Amino acid sequence: MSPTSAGPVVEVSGLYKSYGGRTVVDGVSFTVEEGEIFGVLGPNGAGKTTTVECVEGLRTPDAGRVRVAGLDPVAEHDRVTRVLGVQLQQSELQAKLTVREALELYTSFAPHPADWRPLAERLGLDSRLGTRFAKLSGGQKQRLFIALALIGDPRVVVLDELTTGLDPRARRDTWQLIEDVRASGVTVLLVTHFMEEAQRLCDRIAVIDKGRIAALDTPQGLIRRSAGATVLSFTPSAPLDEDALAALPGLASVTHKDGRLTLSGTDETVDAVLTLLARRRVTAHQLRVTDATLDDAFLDLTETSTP
Ligand SMILES: Nc1ncnc2c1ncn2[C@@H]1O[C@H](COP(=O)(O)OP(=O)(O)OP(=O)(O)O)[C@@H](O)[C@H]1O
Repeated sequence: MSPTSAGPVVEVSGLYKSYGGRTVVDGVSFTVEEGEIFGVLGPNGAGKTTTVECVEGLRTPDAGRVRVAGLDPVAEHDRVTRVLGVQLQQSELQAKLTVREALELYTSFAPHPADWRPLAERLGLDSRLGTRFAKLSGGQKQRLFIALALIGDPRVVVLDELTTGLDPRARRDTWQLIEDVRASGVTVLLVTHFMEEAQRLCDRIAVIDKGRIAALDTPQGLIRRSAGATVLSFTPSAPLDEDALAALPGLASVTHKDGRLTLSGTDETVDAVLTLLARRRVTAHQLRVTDATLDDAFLDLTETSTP
């Protein structure tokens, strides 16, 4: 198969990987379409990095099939590195290397490098070319990692926990850069455990929990299918009985914490709760009605499989 053939850019099918007899990737399958930002989301130790390292050809699967642009990342590693850009880990760059030296060095490794100058300008690194890696801020380091991942002019780039450790502003700036990368035609495979990041950036998300795909959908689809679309929370002036709550139409979940009730469901659920409160003459203190977020869906999806 040619590396430019149509179809998904990344295919993972029935992937298994164990370390010392412990299965950490347990039958994972997904495909990433050209031009997507595809998220791999999951709690610590879920198997996210192992999965994308199999995509990068850095780990050999025990079983299953992985293809990047139709190529086998292990058997055809050299050809895969021409279409796949990989984000370096912090430890892989020498502290004394300047931004310019890093860009030139990685250009020399790439068979078909992009011109690093416009790339550096686009990523806001042009004023930092003489700065040593160790002297860059967290956000600048991440921008350099994105630049280095893009230097080989890849079709798909893998970004793993790119915004971990960044302050909220630098994180938002990095999100904008990721959107720009996609707008320039590069497919993005994004590993994250930040819900807000996944919800804001990803077209589709695979939620991985304990080595398995717990759900795969658009962010809105994940929210709809698990937590319900609306979340209602309040502190009732008197307890409400469980049977009355369980009978609410469209109810997806109920939690009690420190006297506060949080219910998720549909608009119909909200109407029914308000009617129930009026009928029981119960006052709802600090009543809040919000749209469900990916956070709610994530907890729901990953909690259900907790032993
Ligand atoms: N080389 C290795 N040898 C043994 N165990 C490993 C190795 N690499 C990863 N693991 C274990 O495999 C499990 C999955 O790790 P992985 O890094 O894929 O998870 P993750 O979802 O990326 O987690 P995190 O969000 O914490 O990075 C973890 O329990 C981890 O300790």
